[in-house]
Amino acid sequence: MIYFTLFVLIISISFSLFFRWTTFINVVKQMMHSIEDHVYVYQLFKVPELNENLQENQFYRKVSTYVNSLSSSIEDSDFTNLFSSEGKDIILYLDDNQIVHDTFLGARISWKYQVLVEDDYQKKKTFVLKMKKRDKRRILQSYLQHIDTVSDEIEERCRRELKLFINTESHQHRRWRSTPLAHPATLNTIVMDSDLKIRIMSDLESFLESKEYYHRLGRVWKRSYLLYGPSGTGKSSFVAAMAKSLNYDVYDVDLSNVSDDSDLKMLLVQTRRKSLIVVEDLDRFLNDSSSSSVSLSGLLNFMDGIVSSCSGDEKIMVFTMNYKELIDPPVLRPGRVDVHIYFPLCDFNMFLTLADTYLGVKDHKMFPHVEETFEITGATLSPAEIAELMVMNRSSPSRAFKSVMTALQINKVAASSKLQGRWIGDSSDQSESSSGILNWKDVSSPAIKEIRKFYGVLSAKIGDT
Ligand SMILES: Nc1ncnc2c1ncn2[C@@H]1O[C@H](COP(=O)(O)OP(=O)(O)OP(=O)(O)O)[C@@H](O)[C@H]1O
Ligand SMILES: [Mg+2]
Repeated sequence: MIYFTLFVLIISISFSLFFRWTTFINVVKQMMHSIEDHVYVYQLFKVPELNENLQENQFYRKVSTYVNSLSSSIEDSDFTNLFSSEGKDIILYLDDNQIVHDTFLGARISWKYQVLVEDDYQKKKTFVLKMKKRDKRRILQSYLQHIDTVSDEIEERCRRELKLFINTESHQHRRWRSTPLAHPATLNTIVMDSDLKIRIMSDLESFLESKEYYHRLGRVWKRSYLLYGPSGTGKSSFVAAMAKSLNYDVYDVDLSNVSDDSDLKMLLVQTRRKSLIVVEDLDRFLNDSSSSSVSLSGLLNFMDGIVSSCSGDEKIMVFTMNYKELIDPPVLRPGRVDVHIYFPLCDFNMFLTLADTYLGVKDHKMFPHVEETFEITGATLSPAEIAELMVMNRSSPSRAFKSVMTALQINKVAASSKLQGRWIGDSSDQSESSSGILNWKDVSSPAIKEIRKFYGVLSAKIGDT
């Protein structure tokens, strides 16, 4: 063996006349390693991505994070994937069948990434750890602990970029696909009662600190929130704002993409810690069960979070709907849904906050008129509708406020004339909106004439002030 090693070294040295010094060193290293491979007895450990129940192997994720952080070793592999996202550095990812080396407490370790494509075209991904048998007893436990710690630190750093997970077609093993959570809403940009905002966030915080308490009571460590209210009142925006405030990912469950009750359970099991599990427009499913293949009892079990309880991690669920009046009360009973939060249409106070946020106007001579209009008409516009009028008229706050008052009046007249239609901020109907005025479902109606008359009077009144 020694003669063989010497022979190889001599050959290598002569080749070094033709290679650059660094290349020469690498070649020698590789040779030494392959010689070592023949001399020592190795032990292999497989870390598959999914277990036999097709659940995500949490340790695989940690290994993947850890191995892909060994960038200098990845650079040395024959094939490397290079990725970047907007404004970010280029990241290296190990390719199929490539090996990276690591050292720990003086022991040399290698990782191989393997991807097998099965008959049904599903990819079976595995990391294979290789270490000398004689090192195993000395370092294995502490090396695995090291991977756990390092990957946690990396994930914590990466958590700054939150993810939105969406469930894919049910025939795929890996059901969740992620994309960066790009929703711009934050708790500061959501216009709602500030006390309510604070109460919700402190409820969440106290829940997250209560692991022991739930455990003692024998309850699943879970808290569910129902956000309900008319369309465009900020429910979906609030979900994004909650996630950002907690630094949690969002799992958005699309019930129409779930094949049956066990598929729904599987989706829940495959969610990770520190995430919000969200079902939007729950009322649509409850009012029209044909919109999904999930049964009502499957959905109730999902809401109760029983399957997730085996992980012992916290679960925060958020459901949104427009109207809860027609929902069967047991579906929303305490324990199943813990906190009900109503998102109302926009009143004068919310209007003031929107004017500040969207137009930068804190005070305006028209505000008393707007307030008076709100008093007469009540709140009939959603924050989304008012926000849209402000965006359309952002170059002229006066025009924006007039548009809001006119829209409120239209809805008031429509209600008193028992008309079907109401003013809606539908940007697809550009009939009048391009001039920053209004959209109206029934433009030929007598109510509109009445509004125009009112609008003329109002303009004159404002002009006088
Ligand atoms: N309370 C609010 N504060 C600030 N902006 C709001 C608010 N409500 C709505 N908006 C604006 O309207 C848009 C639509 O809001 P969002 O999608 O959150 O409403 P929603 O209640 O989820 O409606 P839907 O019931 O139709 O799903 C948001 O992007 C945001 O710009
Ligand atoms: Mg929504």
